[in-house]
Amino acid sequence: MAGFAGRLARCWYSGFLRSPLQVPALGLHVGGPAMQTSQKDFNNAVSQLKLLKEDPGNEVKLKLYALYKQATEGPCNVPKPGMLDFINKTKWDAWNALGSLSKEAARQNYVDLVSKLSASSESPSPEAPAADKKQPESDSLVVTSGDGITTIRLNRPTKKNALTTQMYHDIIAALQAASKDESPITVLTGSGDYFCSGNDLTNFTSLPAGGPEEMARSSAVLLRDFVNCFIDFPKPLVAVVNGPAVGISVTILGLFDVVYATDRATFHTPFSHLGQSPEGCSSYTFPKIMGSSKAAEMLLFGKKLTAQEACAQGLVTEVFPDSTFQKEVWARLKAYSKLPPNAMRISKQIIRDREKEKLHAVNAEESNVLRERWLSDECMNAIASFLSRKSKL
Ligand SMILES: CCCCCCCCCCC/C=C/C(=O)SCCNC(=O)CCNC(=O)[C@H](O)C(C)(C)COP(=O)(O)OP(=O)(O)OC[C@H]1O[C@@H](n2cnc3c(N)ncnc32)[C@H](O)[C@@H]1OP(=O)(O)O
Repeated sequence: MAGFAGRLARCWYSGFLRSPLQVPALGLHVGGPAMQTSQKDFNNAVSQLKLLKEDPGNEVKLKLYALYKQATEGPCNVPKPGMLDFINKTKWDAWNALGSLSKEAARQNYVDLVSKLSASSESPSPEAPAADKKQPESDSLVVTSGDGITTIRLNRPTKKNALTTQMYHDIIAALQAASKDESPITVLTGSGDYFCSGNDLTNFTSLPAGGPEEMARSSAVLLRDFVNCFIDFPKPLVAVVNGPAVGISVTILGLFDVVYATDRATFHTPFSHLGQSPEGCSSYTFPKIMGSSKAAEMLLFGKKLTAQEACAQGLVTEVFPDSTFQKEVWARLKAYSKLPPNAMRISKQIIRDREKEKLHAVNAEESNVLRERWLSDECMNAIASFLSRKSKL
């Protein structure tokens, strides 16, 4: 495994870096009663930490890491990791920030912090859902039917509707069910201010037993299955793009029959920035829809299109003012859903069927290429950068 890939893999294994980190201001003891902590108290705290019921989050884990190092080894005494070694650099920064804090004071701070964490993990907080009330992952996708329309709604607004692994599976199941249900029309839309921010980049932080290669292999299979469902969907499929769209939520639009967008929407495929390559059949559909040079600007250089630009390029069917978007779009779709369903299905078949074989071949090829890309240093560095520095594209 290449150098950086190895480091990222170790970070996956440790589960250390699963969300953006910031080194917090540490409220530290520097003397007085702090000196009373014994080595035994410290060892007990180390064991107690392993019994915590809840993950304390990366900021706290980083604080604990720094205090542990200071308590056991004293002030930071190792060379600063290289700029691209994001994870070890963040850890080094946290340790180094403790300066000349004594080993005893670091021990005391460590013990205090662990005891605070243990206390709070035992007393239920009113905001935290009890274990048996834990929201299932599937709440990130809401499927409803009514007025002749089945609506598949991405429902993770706090994460800009980024697609978790579970959501890919749930969307596949929802499309399979919708292809057989009573509704003549199926819609994909998002909750909140985003349509979708694309693949959830933390999907790549849970490494399976087979390591990065196995992760890349299973991701490629999931991607191919996911896109196949859009290629094969037999009824009118409409995207109601309620806000900005990124990555795979843009590329699959080429497989929809109609795309309505609010004028707030943008369309962004930052694949090169992420060391990745196009998917969703966009390497084939985008040049067909908008011509090869406009497609290249989006897919190679990550040019972000406004809704109006995407409409001018043919990726979007129509743009609506944000203030009337929902009202106008749903009224129109309700009217369309009253059209004879078999006629709409058959018309879709005639329009799409002769392309299907080609689209399946493109999908398989794109998924294979991405499988390799996900193992590249370019891709791993980009993902680590997003996770560690909350980089914005
Ligand atoms: C082993 C099985 C694995 C299965 C995987 C299947 C593989 C299929 C993969 C197919 C290939 C797909 C490719 C893509 O889609 S590439 C595009 C990926 N997306 C991005 O690069 C977008 C990253 N996000 C951003 O740049 C910004 O968040 C964004 C511009 C979208 C919004 O910025 P803003 O400042 O308005 O908001 P925040 O950044 O504060 O975001 C709010 C919180 O949401 C989190 N977030 C947003 N997008 C993502 C994302 N894509 N992945 C993970 N997390 C995301 C963000 O971190 C914030 O979280 P916190 O509040 O906790 O900080």
